[in-house]
Amino acid sequence: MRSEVAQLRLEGVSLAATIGSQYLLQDISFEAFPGDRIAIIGASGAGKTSLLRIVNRLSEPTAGSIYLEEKEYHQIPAIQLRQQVTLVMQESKLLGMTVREALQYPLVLRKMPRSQIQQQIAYWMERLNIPEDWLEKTELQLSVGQKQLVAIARALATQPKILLLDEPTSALDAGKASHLIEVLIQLADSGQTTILMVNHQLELAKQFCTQVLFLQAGRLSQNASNSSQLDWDKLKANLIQAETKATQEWH
Ligand SMILES: Nc1ncnc2c1ncn2[C@@H]1O[C@H](COP(=O)(O)OP(=O)(O)OP(=O)(O)O)[C@@H](O)[C@H]1O
Repeated sequence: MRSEVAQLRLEGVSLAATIGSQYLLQDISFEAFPGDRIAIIGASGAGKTSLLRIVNRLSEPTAGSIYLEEKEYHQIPAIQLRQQVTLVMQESKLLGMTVREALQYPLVLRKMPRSQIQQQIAYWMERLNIPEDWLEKTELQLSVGQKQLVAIARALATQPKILLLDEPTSALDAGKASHLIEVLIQLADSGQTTILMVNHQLELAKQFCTQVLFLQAGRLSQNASNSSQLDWDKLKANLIQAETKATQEWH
């Protein structure tokens, strides 16, 4: 049965640009419950990454409020918040660490016992088919897609309440992308993690999500809280139209 308490709730959230008078996000409201899988879609520049950043508190809304399990974000110290709300950027860095060190680092910060750290890392490496011989590699020895997988494993091992993924499949081949989506679905279905994922590949978004947020020029043009009732052909047509419009505006 669905929990009564939203794990994440945004109420009228806006974000003004730091330079200029443009709004990156305007009047965004939605809620997510434990285990929800939310696809954020929209043309380039629509505000998808800005939305993830604001949920991770890397940017502060200029209006509106965000709640984690009904607690207003400002009542939660930023470090504590980011231990529960984890963002994996599109281009993740291992910050000069080996893969082993990078996977261990956030778990050591969380004071997880050593044996549990090893267990968590081994579990997620196996789930994501990460070979053991990557452990001593640095990011210079990994491809963009391999780094992306390590960054996702690092985030999953921390068992976040909210996992924010910015185009996690952009550098993966079709087989690996599909496998990752399956792993994410199983994780969310276990009921402990709510996942918000930006994805330009509509087929993967469709495979993944229970809910769709469609952003257009910083506004939520569609909030389909039940993606199974969504007309995906219409959504695809709307997305192509939005992409064409955004491209014309850039020229
Ligand atoms: N700090 C900032 N100040 C001013 N404008 C910004 C700032 N950050 C982003 N932008 C602009 O805000 C808009 C939204 O950017 P955002 O990165 O959120 O889009 P996006 O939907 O994730 O795009 P993409 O699919 O290309 O990654 C863009 O027009 C971008 O140029």
